Amino acid sequence: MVSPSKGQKQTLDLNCLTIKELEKHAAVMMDKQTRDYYNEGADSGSTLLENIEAYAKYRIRPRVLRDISQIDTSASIFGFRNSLPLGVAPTAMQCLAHQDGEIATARACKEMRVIMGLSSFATSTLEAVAEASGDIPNVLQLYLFEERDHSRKLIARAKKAGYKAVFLTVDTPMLGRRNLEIRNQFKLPRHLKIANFDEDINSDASATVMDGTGSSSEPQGQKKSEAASSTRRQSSVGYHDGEKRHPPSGPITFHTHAANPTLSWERDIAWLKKEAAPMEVWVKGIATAEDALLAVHHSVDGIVVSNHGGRQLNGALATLDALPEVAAAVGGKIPVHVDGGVRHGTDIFKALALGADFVWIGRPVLWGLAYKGQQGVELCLKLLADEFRLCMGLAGTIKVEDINKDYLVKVDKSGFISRL
Ligand SMILES: Cc1cc2nc3c(=O)[nH]c(=O)nc-3n(C[C@H](O)[C@H](O)[C@H](O)COP(=O)(O)O)c2cc1C
Ligand SMILES: CC(C)CC(=O)C(=O)O
Repeated sequence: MVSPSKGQKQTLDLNCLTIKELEKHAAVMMDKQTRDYYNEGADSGSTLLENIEAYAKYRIRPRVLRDISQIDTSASIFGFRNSLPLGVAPTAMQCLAHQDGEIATARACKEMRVIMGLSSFATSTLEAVAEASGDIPNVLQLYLFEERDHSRKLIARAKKAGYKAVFLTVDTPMLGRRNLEIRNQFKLPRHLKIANFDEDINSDASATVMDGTGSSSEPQGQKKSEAASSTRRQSSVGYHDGEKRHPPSGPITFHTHAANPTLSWERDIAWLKKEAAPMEVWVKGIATAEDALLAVHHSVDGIVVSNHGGRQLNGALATLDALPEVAAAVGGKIPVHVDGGVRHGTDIFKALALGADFVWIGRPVLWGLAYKGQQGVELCLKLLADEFRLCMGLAGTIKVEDINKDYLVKVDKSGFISRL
């Protein structure tokens, strides 16, 4: 049995010893709309699956007789000693999973000494999350809106609340096509709010219903005229329907505002760096060496190799497969993080061995939240922390910085094994 890491109070839950089991427990706790929204990928979901399966292509070469009695799983981020090289990725609308939503996640992260990313489309305010996080440094994920004023206000609030960085999501110039979300006519229940935009511009955010053809059906209780104007707004920028788009106007909903097809390296990164200083500016959603070099060229502070958990471009490369070329291109000039498909402590080890400085997890935290709120998120983090610690020890490493490609081999489809 793995002994709990220092300072971590969580005890084992005998009904839930793996992230796979956590996923199963969570599935029965969520309503269908939420489960589908959280769990699905874009289109056929092949990239979502490949993100996970990519980890099985690598095996660990363990070293022995190395006195591993003093394992240190911690990793430095924004000057903070995180308990392991892993953070909680920004995921939208966490109050769908549990009434305490992002606040429960923040409290769990504080308990487990793990950094948290907050989505622009959170259902809790960024100030309340910062307060619940205590001394843990946080990151605000940004969808940079075409209406700059909304973004400007959000950035100013994040600065004031002590956020250390903004992560600009760059893989969402258009929203990916999530068929279950469309079929379910996903909408935020009326008692929940996209919390970080003013009341007046947020007023009908909860009433958004998309049908995938670019039109929205009339939400229950919503007046006909409101529904009609909502339809007009969404038809141009929701799930892409081939129609000519118009810049969004009116209430901020994720269907109208998350996607911003106008984003570009030249104009927007410089603007954001100026606006966000002294917070760091990272880009989340890099998948190629070419874009990694552009990120360095435009002086961003860090990169997250990500395909949005397979929710944007289906058919894109698994993030673990994209990681080596990005890490090689960056050559240590700025930190390179990765997310997508991390479901076990050995996955963290493999990602680090392939050049990542740090990994982030999305869905496993949502499953923890759905299972038992704050306690469930702590459990999720505890499982991964214990597995990672055990992996380090059994592989013969005691320091995160020592994990490198010498610890891995790659196994191809025919079973041929190659050193990296
Ligand atoms: C339900 C859900 C909502 C998400 N919301 C956001 C978001 O608001 N902003 C963002 O940049 N990424 C978002 N992501 C992507 C995550 O930040 C992360 O890239 C992804 O979940 C990692 O893959 P994993 O779920 O396999 O760990 C979301 C992912 C999920 C599953
Ligand atoms: C607000 C949404 C666009 C959140 C998101 O990024 C997602 O659902 O993947």
